[in-house]
Amino acid sequence: MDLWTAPLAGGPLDALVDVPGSKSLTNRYLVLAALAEAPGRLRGALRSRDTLLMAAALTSLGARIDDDGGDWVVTPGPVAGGADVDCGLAGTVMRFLPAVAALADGPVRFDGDDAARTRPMGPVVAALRTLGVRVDEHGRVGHLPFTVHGRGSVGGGQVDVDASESSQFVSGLLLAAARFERGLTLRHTGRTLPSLPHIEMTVALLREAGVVVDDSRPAIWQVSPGPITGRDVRVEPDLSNAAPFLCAALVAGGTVRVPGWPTSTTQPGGLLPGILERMGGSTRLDGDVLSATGTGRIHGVDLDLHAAGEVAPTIAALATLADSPTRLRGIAHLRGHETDRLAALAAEITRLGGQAEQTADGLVITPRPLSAGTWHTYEDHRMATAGALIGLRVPGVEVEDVATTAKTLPGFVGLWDGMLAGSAVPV
Ligand SMILES: O=C(O)C1=C[C@@H](OP(=O)(O)O)[C@@H](O)[C@H](O)C1
Ligand SMILES: C=C(OP(=O)(O)O)C(=O)O
Repeated sequence: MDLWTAPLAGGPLDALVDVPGSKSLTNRYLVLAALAEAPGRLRGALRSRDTLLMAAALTSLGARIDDDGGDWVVTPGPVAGGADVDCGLAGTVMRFLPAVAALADGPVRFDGDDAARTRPMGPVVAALRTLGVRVDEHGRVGHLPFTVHGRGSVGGGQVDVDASESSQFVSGLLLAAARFERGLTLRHTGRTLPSLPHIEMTVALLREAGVVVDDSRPAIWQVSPGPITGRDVRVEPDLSNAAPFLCAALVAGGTVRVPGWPTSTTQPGGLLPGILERMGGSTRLDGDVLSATGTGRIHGVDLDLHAAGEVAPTIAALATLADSPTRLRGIAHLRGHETDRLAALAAEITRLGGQAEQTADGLVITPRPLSAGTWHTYEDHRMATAGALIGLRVPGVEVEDVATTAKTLPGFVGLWDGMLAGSAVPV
């Protein structure tokens, strides 16, 4: 397996980092555009493994997606059966497309990477069956691979879903629900609900596309049947992918700026400025440029990250370099992400000489002097960027398979090197 020696920061940073488009927004816009009544255009769409898999899957399901000077132009078509959907390791593909496939005029088979076959899918399968859709499972119950037998239409109605393992179970059903004959009323029945901002993102994008959504009751979403408008949209930068760069300013000192930062957003990365301030950084928004400034001194925090689990690996890496312990809570669902992220973080931090223990719903990280070693990444893009962050301060951190960052950020190494090269340039 390839090892990449994470570069050390030579001194305080002074860099502007242009972060590509959001995975979550790109893949939602793609699904909605493919189900719309007229063509749509995505500007600033992310091109990464997860979004290319989504585009390929929607194409095989009958949409046409053309590149027009860097924009994606999506021409919807009738949802076609007979497709084989490769989900890779993308939660958005495996959780968003089964409800789309239910609208197809024939069977659609879903599978993905070996690691994808361990990610929870049971609530998606159960919900489709409740809605009268036949799903044949081919492996372990509640997991990929399976076949959705579309019959050209879905009646819709009411469904209960336990989304405590992933908000994507809710988002996936809501995204297709306006195309169900009676729409959908979805009630979440589990005790916890992770990543609420991602569900709010789904609701916001549906409404922007003209769909009526009632979310006035807690943990119940009602989508009325109706057309989805084909639109011309611009994708915000991926704020979760901005996280390691902004955190770099706290590790190395200096300032990192990210342009295109939205004034309001449903991305969970919108919570980052507040988190970085609690950990010893300062942030400011000048126009659309978010700056994070650090001194190299980082403080431990007690943080509930259930709304923004996506940034937990990055925050955990930062916490290893702090001046006091950190407790991360509310993130039991990270055990079903690209890998069991709680186990992976605890193992890799410990391997470098640090101290990290798993709790029932998170991690406790006690800073210790860290030393050189291999940082395993478990095919997880955010494990790779977490290793890079620690390597800014700890010499000899060898990040395994840094190419796994291509899941959401193919240019990661170039951007990271550019950030460090820009560190001497006065702005
Ligand atoms: O809907 C989305 O785009 C996402 C929802 C979240 O999933 P979970 O609720 O499974 O954490 C998040 O972690 C993932 O990266 C993207
Ligand atoms: C959990 C993540 O991805 P996915 O969309 O595959 O669930 C992530 O990007 O942190």
